[in-house]
Amino acid sequence: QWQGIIREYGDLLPEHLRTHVVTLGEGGTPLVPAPALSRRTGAQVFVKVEGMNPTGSFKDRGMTTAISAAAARGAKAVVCASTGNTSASAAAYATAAGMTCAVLVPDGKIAMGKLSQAIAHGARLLQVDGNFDDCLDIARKLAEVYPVELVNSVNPDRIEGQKTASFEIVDVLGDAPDIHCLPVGNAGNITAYWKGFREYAEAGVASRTPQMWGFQAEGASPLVKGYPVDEPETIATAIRIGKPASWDQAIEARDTSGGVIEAVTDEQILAAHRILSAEVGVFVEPASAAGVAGLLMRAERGLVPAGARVTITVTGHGLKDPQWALRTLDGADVEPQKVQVDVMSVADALGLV
Ligand SMILES: Cc1ncc(COP(=O)(O)O)c(/C=C/C(=O)C(=O)O)c1O
Repeated sequence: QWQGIIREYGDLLPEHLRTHVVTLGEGGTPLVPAPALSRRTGAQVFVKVEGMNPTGSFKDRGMTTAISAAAARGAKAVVCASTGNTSASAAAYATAAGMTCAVLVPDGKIAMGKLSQAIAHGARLLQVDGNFDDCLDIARKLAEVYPVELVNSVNPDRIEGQKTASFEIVDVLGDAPDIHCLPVGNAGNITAYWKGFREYAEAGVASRTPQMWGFQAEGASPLVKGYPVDEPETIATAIRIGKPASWDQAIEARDTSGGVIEAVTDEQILAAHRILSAEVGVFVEPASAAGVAGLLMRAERGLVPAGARVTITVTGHGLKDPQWALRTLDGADVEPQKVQVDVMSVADALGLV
């Protein structure tokens, strides 16, 4: 049975993470070949399905380590700011550790699936009258003054856990890919992936490191513009962040990997979201599709080398924000067809007769 990432990759993680292991079996997620994306791009494309973690997003990798470290320090309470997935994960792992959890979320901008997870796990959830960046400022100040541990990705223990996704990709592929694509919001994940790929190359497990291709939503793309965005706006609420906490590390990952950080529009994100579910078979929440949208955009510009091995992290399960599958691109609601309760009506409706 898969033992969770601290036990599976313990010798590559700091000692203090291994004394009180709190795990829900995170990690070991599928790396799915995506022929539909390979055909569209001319590359060999694989999708790392992080929605298959215990709470449905990649955040569980960093939360097992952050909460285990907090447990080792005897913490009784944790706090985080979140656009949703961090709060769902913090609430679940705090519960597993017997800790209380406070989460600060931007008012009205959290997907229903994530909200219900945080509430289900008994988190003290506060909707702050501001955006994610305001929530993070408050969470940091709270943890400085009161006996609560901050478990946002400014906490290095989070990065240590999240880097294990790179190890898994190399372990399955047999080497690092040429290119790795992923969405970028607060920029902890691109920082973590780059750290993992670099450590595996330094350890000689991988023969190379990939170019890191990060993608932000156009309305929330401070790393692309080069300055903070005060009023970030995107339907991909998970990455609706204007002041990434890991700004410098993300730029470092982009430049030392020879990669890029670019912007994709909400339309490109929703189109990629649909291609993933309709052609690959993977259902993700919109922000997760930003990496696919970016790869398709760069392929259209002839920037994807033929035959390149490309891995793409899709970061959160589609059930977190299911509304996007229930409306057409022009916003009309999808209505399930109604039929009479007899086999002929069904056969007719299915076009079988
Ligand atoms: C589905 C999904 N995809 C991509 C990102 C961006 O990762 P980072 O660049 O490491 O921030 C997030 C981030 C969410 C939060 O920041 C939070 O939950 O507070 C996410 O939930």
